Formats: sequence, C-alpha cells, structure tokens
Amino acid sequence: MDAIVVDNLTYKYPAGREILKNLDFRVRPGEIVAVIGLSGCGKSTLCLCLGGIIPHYLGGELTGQVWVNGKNTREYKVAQLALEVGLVFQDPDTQLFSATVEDEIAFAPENLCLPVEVVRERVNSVLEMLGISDLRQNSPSNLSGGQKHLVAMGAVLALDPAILVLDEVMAQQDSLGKKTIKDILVDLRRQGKTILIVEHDLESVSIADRVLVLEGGFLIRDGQAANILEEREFLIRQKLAYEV
Ligand SMILES: Nc1ncnc2c1ncn2[C@@H]1O[C@H](COP(=O)(O)OP(=O)(O)OP(=O)(O)O)[C@@H](O)[C@H]1O
Repeated sequence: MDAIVVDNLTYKYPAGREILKNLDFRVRPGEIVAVIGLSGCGKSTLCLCLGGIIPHYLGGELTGQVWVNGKNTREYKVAQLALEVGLVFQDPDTQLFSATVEDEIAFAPENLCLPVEVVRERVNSVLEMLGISDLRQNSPSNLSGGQKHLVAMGAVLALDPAILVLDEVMAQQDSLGKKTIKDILVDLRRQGKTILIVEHDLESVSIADRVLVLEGGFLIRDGQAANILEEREFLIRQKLAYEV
C-alpha cells in the first residue's frame, strides 16, 4: 500500500481562487519526497491537505481524494489522522502551546492515555534523537525559530506516525542545524518512515529520493531527486536556482 495517495486533488480556500490544481502523485513507504516551488505555489496548502486540516478546519472546496496510510482524509478526524501523519507547520508557533518543551512533547501521547512510563520513554527518546534534551524545562515560546521547529517535530514524533510532513523545518536552522535534521530524517527513513519535506533551499532537499515541483498549483515535475536536482537549466528557468 502506498503511504500517500493524492488523486486529482484540486483545492480552493473559502472565497479564494484555486490553489492546488489536479494534483496526482503517490509516495511509497520509506521514501523521502521533497516538494519545491516558488512562494505561493501551494506547498503549505498541500501539507495542510495531507494532515486533514484542509478541509476539516479550513473549509474551502476540495475535490479529488487524499489518502494517508490507507485513510481517506475526508473520512477521518484530524486527531485520527495525526496518528498516521505528523504534520509540522511552517510557523511552529501555531502548534506550540505548553509551558515546557517536555510537556509539549508529552501532550499527544498523554492525550492517548498511554501509560506514564511509555510517555516518559517517548519524551526522553525524542528529546535525545533531536538533540534538545537540554531544553526540556524551557518554555517553547522563548526558543529560537529553529529550536521551535525541533520541538514541534518532537511533539509529532512522540505519536510515532508512519508519515512525516515537514513544512520548511530547516529554513530557520543554521548550517549545523540543517545537517542535524537531514541526518535525523535519513535515520527515520532507515526506520521505515515516509517523509515529505517542503524546503526552498535545494541543499536542504539533497537527502530526498524524489522531488515534486509545483508551479502555480500544478505539479509540473515528479522524478528522481538525483535527476531533477541535476537539471540546472530547468531549475534556473523556474527561478529555483541561480546562475553562478
Ligand atoms: N487561509 C487562506 N485563505 C486564502 N488564501 C490562502 C490561505 N492560505 C494561503 N492562501 C493563499 O494560497 C496560495 C498558496 O499559499 P501556500 O502557503 O500554500 O504557498 P507556499 O508555496 O507554501 O508559499 P511559501 O513558499 O511562501 O510558504 C497563496 O496565494 C496564499 O496567499
């Protein structure tokens, strides 16, 4: 079974114009897929569709189908979909609300009523994996943008979803932070996770197996990362890379 199936997806925000147009793609389990494209082409909107935020919370007009781990996003609540898809938003402030980093990471497994020891184990292993154990007593609101993204990743990883959808989590990292996240994602792929990343910086998507290119809401390329990232002329034409 494919981890993600997007079947003829078209989406329009309430009172807005069409943002995603007839998107069709599938992601196999254990793949890292990068979605790239200019600002406003619909990358974040696609992420919101994969997590079910669209259409459940934002409304609008969605046609076509989105399946995550065999679940049609229309038919399951966002809380149920969160067990399949860990969605980290472009703006981490929209998903951080606890008093401390460890409370933030414990929140979802506690909500599932998992045993206290299991929650503690998950919090510790996630903090360690992300290299943020020293931040556990900090307030998320006082962290840097890059650190907030790590905490938001921790909060979704604590549910152990099969699929991760990460919207520009590397954008606010320094070069060491980018490398750390790439290493973590490669490790998660090794564990069988399916990962969809949105990033602007092509260097950040170098770990991807596949690249999808969006333009004005259309999927204009879907291919092996090694091939697409080598197509300098295409990338320059799309303004996704510059001549040096
Ligand atoms: N809640 C909303 N209501 C109406 N239009 C919206 C809403 N959110 C986003 N849009 C519009 O949808 C379009 C696509 O936005 P989206 O954030 O998906 O693009 P993006 O490719 O992620 O851009 P960026 O790279 O700058 O993050 C934009 O024109 C944006 O203004």
